[in-house]
Formats: sequence, structure tokens, C-alpha cells
Amino acid sequence: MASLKTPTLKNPPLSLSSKSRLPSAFSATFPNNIRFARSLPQRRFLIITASAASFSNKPTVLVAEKLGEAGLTLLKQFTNVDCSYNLSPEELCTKISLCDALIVRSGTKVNREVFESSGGRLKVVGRAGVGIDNVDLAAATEHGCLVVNAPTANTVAAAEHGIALLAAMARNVAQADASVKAGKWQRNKYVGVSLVGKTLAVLGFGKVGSEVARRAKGLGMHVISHDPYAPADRARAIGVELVSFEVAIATADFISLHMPLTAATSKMLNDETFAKMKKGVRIVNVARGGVIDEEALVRALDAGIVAQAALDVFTEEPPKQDSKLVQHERVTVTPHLGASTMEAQEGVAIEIAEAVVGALKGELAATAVNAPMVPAEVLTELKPYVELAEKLGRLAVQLVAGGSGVKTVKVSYASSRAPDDLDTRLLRAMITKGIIEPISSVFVNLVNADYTAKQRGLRITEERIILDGSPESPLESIQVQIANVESKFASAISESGEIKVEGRVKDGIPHLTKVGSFEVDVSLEGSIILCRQVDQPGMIGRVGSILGEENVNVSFMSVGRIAPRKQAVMAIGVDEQPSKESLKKIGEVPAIEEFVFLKL
Ligand SMILES: NC(=O)C1=CN([C@@H]2O[C@H](COP(=O)(O)OP(=O)(O)OC[C@H]3O[C@@H](n4cnc5c(N)ncnc54)[C@H](O)[C@@H]3O)[C@@H](O)[C@H]2O)C=CC1
Ligand SMILES: O=C(O)C(=O)COP(=O)(O)O
Repeated sequence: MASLKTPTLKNPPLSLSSKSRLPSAFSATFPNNIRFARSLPQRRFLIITASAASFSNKPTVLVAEKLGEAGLTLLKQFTNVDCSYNLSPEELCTKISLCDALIVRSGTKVNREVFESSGGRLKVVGRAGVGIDNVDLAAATEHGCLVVNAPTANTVAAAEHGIALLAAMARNVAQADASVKAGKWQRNKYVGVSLVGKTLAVLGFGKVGSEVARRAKGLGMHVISHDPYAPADRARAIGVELVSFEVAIATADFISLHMPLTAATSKMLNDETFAKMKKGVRIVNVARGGVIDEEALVRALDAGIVAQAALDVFTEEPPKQDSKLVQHERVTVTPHLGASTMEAQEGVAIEIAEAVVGALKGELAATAVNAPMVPAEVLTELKPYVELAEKLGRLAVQLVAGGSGVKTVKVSYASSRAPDDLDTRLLRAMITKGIIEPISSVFVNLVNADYTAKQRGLRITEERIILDGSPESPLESIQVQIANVESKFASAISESGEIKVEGRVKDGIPHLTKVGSFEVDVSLEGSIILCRQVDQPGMIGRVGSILGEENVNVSFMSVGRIAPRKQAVMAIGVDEQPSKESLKKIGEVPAIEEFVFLKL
């Protein structure tokens, strides 16, 4: 027995923020070419298994910054690679219209103009590293362009550089080195401070921050951390206490920054926060220059609040040569070297090349930053439902009579799974794709589905129908209803006045099981003819022979009727598109009251 409940859906609308992670559903043919090889613990990961032959025409990848050889080799197996470094913004905009993918590091600004200049060809931007503050994610999403990064391969390198700067700063290594090379021997001038027993505040306890913390513990430091989103047990496990921002900055002898640059973290360290720090604090920044107000840091250095700073990153890179901060004698600087080890660069190059090639093939990327993240095992299970969802969207919209604007769509998912156990983001995106693509020139994918729906004023609401029974399969059925429209096939309108189509998956194949109030059963593999008729013998044969005369293969036929000899809806699945003449002949069969041909 089915009980109708409408719980709040677990999955929020597809988030466009950098927090959301998701595989790419990104070629137009996405649902058909999902390929999974294995799922590693912790990471939701997909290994690329297809051969170069999978691409009929090799896509072109523009590599705009130096990438490790191993990554280039992998890219070259599957794509045409154009390595053009040091392009001006204008040159990048000119080249991009000829490229399907772009790979950058932190030195290239991938702004809105780049996406606009691509003329829709750019399908994926690969950031060979972690920070994606140089990529305009909103613009990427609006253009249906997937952004992937390489979030793990340079973690240790960045953490090691943080520790290198911490120690070098404390012992004046860079300044002393320059002094000796200048012929001096200033042993008293470069007396340093010890690390052991000092308090280090790690701001941002993510991948890099936690590795810095672990290493600092090994140096005998007392480590505290501030991160509003980090789980306390993860910090506790390595002996780090999570504290408030105020406590962190007020008690630290050393502060190491490891948060991303976002609107919220921009200039987190400023005049006001420097004023709250312990006098003589020392600051390391291997995150992003923009998290510090650099002018305020110069003032804090001059006022003696900050004793020393060691900086790998700057608001503007490279910084101006006469920058007071860079030239400050108590500041140690490196030219954004955090990720620059041989090992990290090879790792990053492979990680990003795999992600980009996979995305170009429509496979699912583990490191997408502007699409939701769905675990591989969930995707495997949802695959036939993803196909069903898109086809139901396509059918429903084709049933709308010309002139009726589609504004309100309601999707009902019937399942015996608990709401928390069913991720509907992918299904919603595919229904949106099915509805929008037949009526516009917009290309819809998982990246831009919610955005595109919003742009078109299309409101999609979702409802869960919770069924009793064992939750073996994720879904029993999906129903798509379009409200406030006329239909070109009146029988598709349900008793409550909406166009209604319902489908389910049988033996792994999507089936249409309801049109309006009529139960049918036709596999959604080719195209479909729906006829309303007065139920009487011989109808299947008559329509079948009209199609047969034209050599149109009928894959499925099913009749749904209210009662014997009353009105019925016949659904006919066809492998080929019938000619206009054949469709006309079907329409002329006396018992047929209306019919419609729907392309899938
Ligand atoms: N200098 C370099 O070459 C490198 C720099 N980076 C930078 O380091 C950053 C961190 O990298 P990962 O650790 O891999 O990223 P991550 O995403 O694993 O960690 C970032 C952490 O910052 C936290 N956070 C966010 N807002 C915060 C706030 N207001 N206050 C405190 N914490 C906050 C997050 O909760 C997260 O735990 C990157 O965003 C990148 O900008 C990363 C690699 C190399
Ligand atoms: O991965 C990051 O966020 C980095 O900052 C590394 O930048 P890069 O790739 O060395 O330009």
C-alpha cells in the first residue's frame, strides 16, 4: 500500500558553489556513457577505462600553463594537445573558441570573458591544483562548462612548504643567506626563535592545514586550529584543539593560513584582527594572498604586532617589485612554490589529465567543483532511472500544445527507500534536460540544469511517495506532471488537469507506464505513437499493418483502457520514424480519436 507523504527532500538544488562536488554529466549523451571502474575509499573516484577510439574526432585541449610530462602523455593519447604558455588575456580569448578543454594552474584568470569567447565549445576547465579562485565558477556553470580540479596531489607539497617557511622564518634563513652572500657574517643579528613549546594556530583545518598541524606536532609545537567546518574528532585524532577565530589569533605565537580564498575569507587578517593578536606573532601564508589585507600587514609589521611573516602567495602575482611587503626585512617570500615539487607536479598533472579526459568523454569526474557529487555506487544504481527521467521529461514536454508556456513541473518519486537514501539531484537535472532541450537550443547538463531552469522561469518541485516494502531498487516509479498547459493529446491530461506521464524501470530498461489516467506499458527505446481510440478488436492489427507497409519496426504495443469497449490509449513503440503519410493514415482510422508521435 502506498502512503503519500511529501517530506523535505534531502538534496538541495544543485549548488553552484565551490563546496559542491559532483561527477560530470556532461556530454549530451551522458546517461549512456557513464562508466565505472572502481571506487576508492574516502574519494569518490572513477578511473578512465575507454580507449582513444572512443573519440570519433579528437577533442582539443589547451594547456595554458606548465604541466607535468605524465599528464601531457595521458592527454595526448586521447586528445589534441596545444601547449601555449604565457598567453595574454586577449590571446586566450581568441584561442579558446577552438578548444574543448582548458587546463590551467594558478597563473591564468579564467574569467567570464573566456567562457563567452568560447562560443559554447569549451566543455571543461581543469585546474591543475587546488585553489579555483582564478576560475569564474558562476560563469562556467551558466555556460554548462564543468570545472574540475586536482585536490589531493599537492597537499603534502603545500604542507611541507608551510613547514619550510615556518622554520626558515623562525631562524632567519633567507635573510642570513643573503647576508653571507653579501660578504657579511652577522651572527648576532640573526638570532632566531625556537618552535618547540610554542603555540601554532592553523587557520583552515582541511587537507593542507591538517598535514601542517601533524608536522608541527612532530616539532614539539602546541597546535590549535580554527575551522568552522572541520569535524572536531578529526582534529582531536591528531591532538589538535579546534577553537574560535578569536581564541586562535589571540593565543598564537605562530599563525599558519590554510583556508581557500572566498568572499568570506577575503582579508580575514586585517587591521582589526591584527590588533587582537599577541604582540610578536609570526605569520605563514601558503594559502592565498587575498586572505590577508597586505597593507594592514605592513602596518602590523611596522607597529611590532607582527614580528615576522613568511609568504608564498600574494594578492597580485607576481607582486610589484617595489612592494613594501615583499621588500620588508622581516618578511620572507617565495614565488607561489607551495605545489612546486617534482612529485606533486607529476601527481597533479595525472590527476587533472584523467579528470579532463574523463569529462570530455562524458564520464563522471570525481573532482568536479561546479556540479553535485554523487558516489559512484549510487550512480551505477541510478543509471537506468537517469535515462528514464530524461525520457519522461522529453515525452511530457512534447505533449504540451504549442503556445502553452511550460512553467510548473512536478516530479514524484515513488520509492520504498527512506528519503535520505535517495539522491534525486541527478534525476531532477535529467528531467530538466528532457524538458528544455526539445524546445530550445540550450544544451543542458548536470552542471547548468538548475541554472537553466531558473533562467527560463521553469519551476520544478519534487515530491516523495513513500512505499511500503523492501527498498531493494532505488525507485518504483517516476511521475512527471506539467501544470497549467493545454495538451496536443487530450488523454495525457490527468483528472487533476495536468499533463501526466509515469514510468518505471523493468529489467534495466525504462518503460512508460502511464499517460494521463491510462495505464500503458511500452519500453522507452525508440519513439512512441500514442493513440486514443474506442476499444475494439482489430485496432492493434490495423495500426501495425500501416506501419508494416512502410517497414517501420514496432518494438512494443500496449493498450490501456478505462473499461472493455470504452476509451483506450494505445502506446506503440517504433524503431524508425514513420512518414507523415503513415501517421496521416493512422489518424484516419475511424476508431482513432486522437494521436501523437513523440520522439525520444
Ligand atoms: N601555495 C600553494 O602552492 C598552494 C596553496 N593552496 C591553497 O591552500 C588552500 C587549502 O587547500 P586544501 O587544504 O587542499 O583545501 P581544503 O578544502 O582541504 O581545506 C580548506 C579548509 O579551509 C576551511 N575554511 C573555509 N572557510 C574557513 C574560514 N573562514 N576559516 C577557517 N577555515 C575555513 C574549510 O573548512 C576547509 O577545511 C587552497 O584553497 C589553496 O588556495 C593549496 C595547495 C598549494
Ligand atoms: O593548488 C593550488 O591551490 C596552488 O596554489 C598551486 O598553484 P600552482 O598550480 O602551483 O600555480
